[in-house]
Amino acid sequence: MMAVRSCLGVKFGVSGLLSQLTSSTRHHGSRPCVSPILTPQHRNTSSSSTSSKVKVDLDQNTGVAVMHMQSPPVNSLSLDFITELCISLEKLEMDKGCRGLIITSSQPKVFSAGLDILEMYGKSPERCGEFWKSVQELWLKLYSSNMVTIAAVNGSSPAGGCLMALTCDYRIMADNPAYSIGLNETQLGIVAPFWFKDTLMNTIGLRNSEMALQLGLLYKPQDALKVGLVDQVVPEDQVLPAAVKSVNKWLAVPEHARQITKSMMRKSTIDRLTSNREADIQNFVSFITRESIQKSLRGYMELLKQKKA
Ligand SMILES: CCCCC/C=C\CCCC/C=C/C(=O)SCCNC(=O)CCNC(=O)[C@H](O)C(C)(C)COP(=O)(O)OP(=O)(O)OC[C@H]1O[C@@H](n2cnc3c(N)ncnc32)[C@H](O)[C@@H]1OP(=O)(O)O
Repeated sequence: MMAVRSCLGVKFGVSGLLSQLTSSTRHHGSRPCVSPILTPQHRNTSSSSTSSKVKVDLDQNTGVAVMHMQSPPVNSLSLDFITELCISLEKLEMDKGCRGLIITSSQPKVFSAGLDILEMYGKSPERCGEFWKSVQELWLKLYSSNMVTIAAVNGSSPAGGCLMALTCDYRIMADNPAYSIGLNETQLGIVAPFWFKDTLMNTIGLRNSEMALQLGLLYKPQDALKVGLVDQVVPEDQVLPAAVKSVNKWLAVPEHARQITKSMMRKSTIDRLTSNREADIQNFVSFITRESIQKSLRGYMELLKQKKA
């Protein structure tokens, strides 16, 4: 958030902007430009950091980090997992050597199963509030990131998993009809809040969002591509290479110009949540703790178990 605020806070006229943009050929935003000429000490420099649920590989030559979500079995977004994701994102955002981020999954067949249903079922209002605050935090960090962000969607990505992908600048999905992506909340008897809806609408437009949200649609990769929910569909083993190719394309754009444009496009959506965070938490807590909603969630969890049996 700090980064976006400072970015939006930059006040300059056209000539100032031009000089900023010109200087971005030397300095990309507040981050130093990575020299294309590799000196011996720059060759093959990479670092890796692993917390229990998030592994980050940063290639210091290219300034691109790959964040692997590894919270078995299905990367469902629990409070602990979200906290680890937020800490990793914060570190990368502060790291001047990191300019691009690819988010992917280490779990087979699933990018992320969305919010952890167990965090919303049978929990105290206080705990639900804490959980929802962390969901807001993750969304804010991702949606306002100064980095180029690419979702390498290598498996199914319902609800909160789809939202995570939607926060990125570009989405590449594996061409496997067994996978699906979408905001399917209504199918669980719950409602995607306004900032989920806004993020979707910003991507696929009003009419498609109306249908997607009311029907709780989960799209197969080729259908997701048609509707604009993902930007590219590639063979499964090409998801990561395609993401690397894309991130380099985005990083070739002068960084100041790209970052300011991104902020400009997303600012009103971000402001809507930042100015309503507490009310949004209260809304969530009072909605999710209703007996009827708890009943829907219980039924849905039973369905998931039955599917396995
Ligand atoms: C009007 C004001 C409104 C205010 C706001 C109010 C409301 C709140 C809105 C909340 C927004 C919610 C967003 C969400 O993200 S809700 C979560 C939605 N997620 C799903 O629907 C996904 C459910 N899962 C699946 O469809 C599948 O698991 C799969 C991801 C496609 C993977 O399939 P598969 O590989 O076959 O794995 P299994 O189904 O066998 O699952 C393995 C175990 O994982 C458990 N699981 C799955 N998903 C979740 C989850 N999201 N949370 C917790 N646990 C999950 C599953 O039960 C299996 O457990 P088991 O091994 O113990 O049986």
